[in-house]
Amino acid sequence: MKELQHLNKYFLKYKSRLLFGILITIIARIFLLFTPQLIRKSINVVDDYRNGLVTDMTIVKTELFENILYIIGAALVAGVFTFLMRQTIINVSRFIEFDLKNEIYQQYQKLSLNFYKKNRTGDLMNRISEDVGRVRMYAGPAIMYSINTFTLFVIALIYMYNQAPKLTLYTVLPLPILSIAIYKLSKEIHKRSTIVQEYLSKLSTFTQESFSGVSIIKAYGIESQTSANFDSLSTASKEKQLSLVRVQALFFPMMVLLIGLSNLLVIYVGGMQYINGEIESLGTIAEFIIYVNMLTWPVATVGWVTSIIQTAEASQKRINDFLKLVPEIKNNSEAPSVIEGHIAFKNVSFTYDDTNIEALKGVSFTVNQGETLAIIGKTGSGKSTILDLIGRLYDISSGQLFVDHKAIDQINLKSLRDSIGYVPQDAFLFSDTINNNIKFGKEDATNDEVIQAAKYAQVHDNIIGFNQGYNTVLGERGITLSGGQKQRVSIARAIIKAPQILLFDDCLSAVDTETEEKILNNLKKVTKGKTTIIVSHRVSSAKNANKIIVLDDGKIVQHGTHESLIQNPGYYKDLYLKQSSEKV
Ligand SMILES: Nc1ncnc2c1ncn2[C@@H]1O[C@H](COP(=O)(O)OP(=O)(O)OP(=O)(O)O)[C@@H](O)[C@H]1O
Repeated sequence: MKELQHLNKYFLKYKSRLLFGILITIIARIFLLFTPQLIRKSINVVDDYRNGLVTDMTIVKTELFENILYIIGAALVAGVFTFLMRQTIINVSRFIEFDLKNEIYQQYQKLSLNFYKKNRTGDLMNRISEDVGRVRMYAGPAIMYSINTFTLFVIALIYMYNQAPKLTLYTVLPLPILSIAIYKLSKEIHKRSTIVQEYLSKLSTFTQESFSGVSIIKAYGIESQTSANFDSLSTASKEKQLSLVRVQALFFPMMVLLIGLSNLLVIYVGGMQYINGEIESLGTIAEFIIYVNMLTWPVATVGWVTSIIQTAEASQKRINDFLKLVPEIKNNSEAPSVIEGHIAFKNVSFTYDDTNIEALKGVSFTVNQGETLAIIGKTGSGKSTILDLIGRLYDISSGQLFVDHKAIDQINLKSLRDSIGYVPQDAFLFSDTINNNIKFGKEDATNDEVIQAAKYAQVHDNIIGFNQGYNTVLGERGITLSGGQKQRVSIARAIIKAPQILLFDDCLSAVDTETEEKILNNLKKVTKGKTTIIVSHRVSSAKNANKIIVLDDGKIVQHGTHESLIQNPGYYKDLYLKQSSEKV
């Protein structure tokens, strides 16, 4: 129960609803327990008439009529209160589920990239959906059934004990067995349903991948192999389902068997006691039979609830493991600041802690506010890493990184990120309209601004060529853009934000050189006064920059301007000569 203590703050938040729910549960049970007593009284009055203790038929009829009315009344009141009980306690569990999901989501947002690399997406999704769902079972049904069982049991036992103490003992004797049996069964059901869930998610991952990779499957002609893999996976899944169903099928027969046993015991022991004169009336036996039936389900739930709590505890532990994580990238300054865009790397080194790859080794350079820096270098030389460090997606391992002459980790994180427009290497677009994808950079942008940004990114003509224009939906439900179109929409998204620092990570690689030229010319207009860093494999993207650095294996091996670099032998000149000859 230690892990579940995390929920206490939510129980406190909803304490009045919860207390109201508990009160209602108690009232509902009290009314429910009137019925057995009224039935006993009804049977007794009939018995008394038959034995000649009551001779007036009208007295019998009146009492029976009154009892029937009371039974209906009590059932109605109990029904209404049971409805309210669910409306309060189960609702509270839904509120807690909502709060917990939000809490986890907020935490996910705070955690750094490293966290996402260490944990699989499926696992993150599971904790926010499946695990929260299991915890909800504790916050709602488990609590409701526990109160229900406790109240019913205590009140019923008092009534029963007052009527017939010995019979009470025999009646409740089989109930713990029922409880233990249900507990064992619930655990087994849970174990098997977890396996079923695992197989279901394997199946859905498999189908999702084969749909996304359908072009590869068809191109390689491996449909039959894929079908065979699917077949074996779904057969295994079916077998797990069947094994779950087998155990589930035991649940109700077992309950019926144990209820039957208890009933037999009441009739036998009660009958003997009636014959011996230990019990005054037949009505008591009828009353006890109803109690047994009433108590069976609540007692069975003790076993069920125990297994729910154990499962919830395990799920909450998995959730707490993530909630307890401290984000690696911390905001060390509450005061927002205006970023001007001066960037200085001083002997910066950086090692990715998961792979231990030292991506940057003692890198130093400066970009003044409003300048453009181009970074050229072989693949894997550390170019993207530089951009990631400027956006503080990672913190440097050693050296110093200054923005506006201030250590980057001492700048308000939101201000820093607000001032950056980043176009990643793999353009990511949401399954939404093109308009909204561009607006993502500036939510309150007008349509004119969106169009202007798209024009600067040289993608406007493509967009208006689609039937729905800017309202064209992208992604799974919509159309697929070409690699170059995606890159340009992604550039428009950065441009519309008009940030002080623009980071372009090889984002023109999929456009032809003519379009590249046009975009670069447009960028000159939009990036006026802004600090711009362009990562590229092409000299054409770098040549107009104020400064160019050439990276090799995490180190700066050349730096200068286009003019100076083409004068000196080295990677840049070789690249320039190679790419110039390709153009010809
Ligand atoms: N997220 C990461 N986790 C671990 N190692 C990484 C990560 N990203 C990059 N690396 C490693 O760091 C080194 C530098 O990578 P980086 O992406 O900065 O190079 P790059 O110059 O941008 O390459 P490319 O031109 O192919 O995009 C590479 O060896 C790469 O394998």
